[in-house]
This record gives sequence, C-alpha cells and structure tokens, in this order.
Amino acid sequence: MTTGSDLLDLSPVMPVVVLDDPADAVPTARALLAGGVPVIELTLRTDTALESIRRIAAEVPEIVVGAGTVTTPRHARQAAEAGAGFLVTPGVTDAVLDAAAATGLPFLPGASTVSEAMRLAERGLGALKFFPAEASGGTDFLRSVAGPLPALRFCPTGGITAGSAGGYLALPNVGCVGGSWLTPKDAVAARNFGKIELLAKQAAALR
Ligand SMILES: O=C(O)C(=O)C[C@H](O)[C@H](O)COP(=O)(O)O
Repeated sequence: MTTGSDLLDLSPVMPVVVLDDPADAVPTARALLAGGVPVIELTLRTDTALESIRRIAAEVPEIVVGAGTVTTPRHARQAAEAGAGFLVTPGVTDAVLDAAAATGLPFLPGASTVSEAMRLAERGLGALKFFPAEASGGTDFLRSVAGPLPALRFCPTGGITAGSAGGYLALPNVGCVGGSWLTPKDAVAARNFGKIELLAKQAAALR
C-alpha cells in the first residue's frame, strides 16, 4: 500500500478509534480483523494513542494501523516513529502537509470545501477525508463535487452511522467511510470485543 487512494480500498469502513487504555489496543485490533476489517485509525486524541499504535504495529502486523487527528507537524513525526502505516488529518495547514509528506506515509488529508479539495489535488493528493461529512453537506456535497472534480476520491467521516453508511458507499467518488461506531465507548470499557467483531462483520459486508 503506497498511496492514500489504496487506503480507501482496504475496507468499506475505516474504524476511527479512541482508546484511553493501551491494553485495549491489541484486542480491539484483533476483533476488527476477525470481523473482516483489516485497518484501524487510532486518533491522537488521547495521551496513550501513540503507545496503542506501537503495540498494534508490533503485535498485530496483519492489520494496517494508522494515526488520526494529526493536527500538528509533531503528531505526524511521532506517529511515524510509533509505527503508524498511514496518517489522517481533520483539516490541513501547510506545516502539517509538509510534515506528513516528509514521513513518506500514505496520507488522507481532511477537506470540507471545493477550494480545499482543489488545493490538495494541486499537491498531488487525490484521496481526501471529507470532514465533517454530515455537517458539511453529506452525500449532496459529494454528488455535487463529482462533476467538477471527477478524479478525487473521498473517505467521508463525521456523523456517519451504520444506517447512513450505505448511502455514501453507493457514490462513485466514495472509497470508504470513516466512523467510530465499530468501537463504541461502552463496548471498549466493558472489554466486549465480541461486540466489536460483530460490528466489524456488519461493516465489512456493507459493500
Ligand atoms: O478525530 C479526528 O481526526 C476527526 O476528524 C474526527 C473523527 O473522524 C470523527 O469524530 C469521527 O467520529 P464519528 O463522527 O463519531 O464517526
């Protein structure tokens, strides 16, 4: 896997995962894999996220582990050092773009307007995270941009549910959708990894 576009083809759903306890990282990754989802995005919203990435990269090599919520150049460097296989950002700045490019990792930069998408395309980035998807026009936005920007592919994320994912995945410019619903907080807290596996199985069958 070498490009952002390859990332969009790994699974219909990119699981966006917030973990507080790195002890949950490996079992969560294994549950997703067992359900047929071979990719996991650990958000850098918790202090322990880098340790979770480290553990998954070392102990579950069959899953592609990446870092989400990359909002600073430092995040990009730290995630790469921890063994992340890809980076995802909610939006971009020039500094974050440069730092992400310097890691050499496949990268999904966030965009929510046509101008942002065009600027990223100009830098050779053709696979984008459309965030926040529901708040920024959802499937109507994606249908509209497919006309003027037919080469761009998206991973819409933000407010998408098991129920609304299918509508996004039916669009030709959507590679996958991102969502946190595969790893609900209560299931992680209860260490109910069977529930995560079941949700992953349902997500894997979406396309
Ligand atoms: O953390 C980030 O980098 C983000 O951009 C935000 C997340 O992608 C969304 O919060 C996904 O979460 P849900 O809306 O619950 O599916």
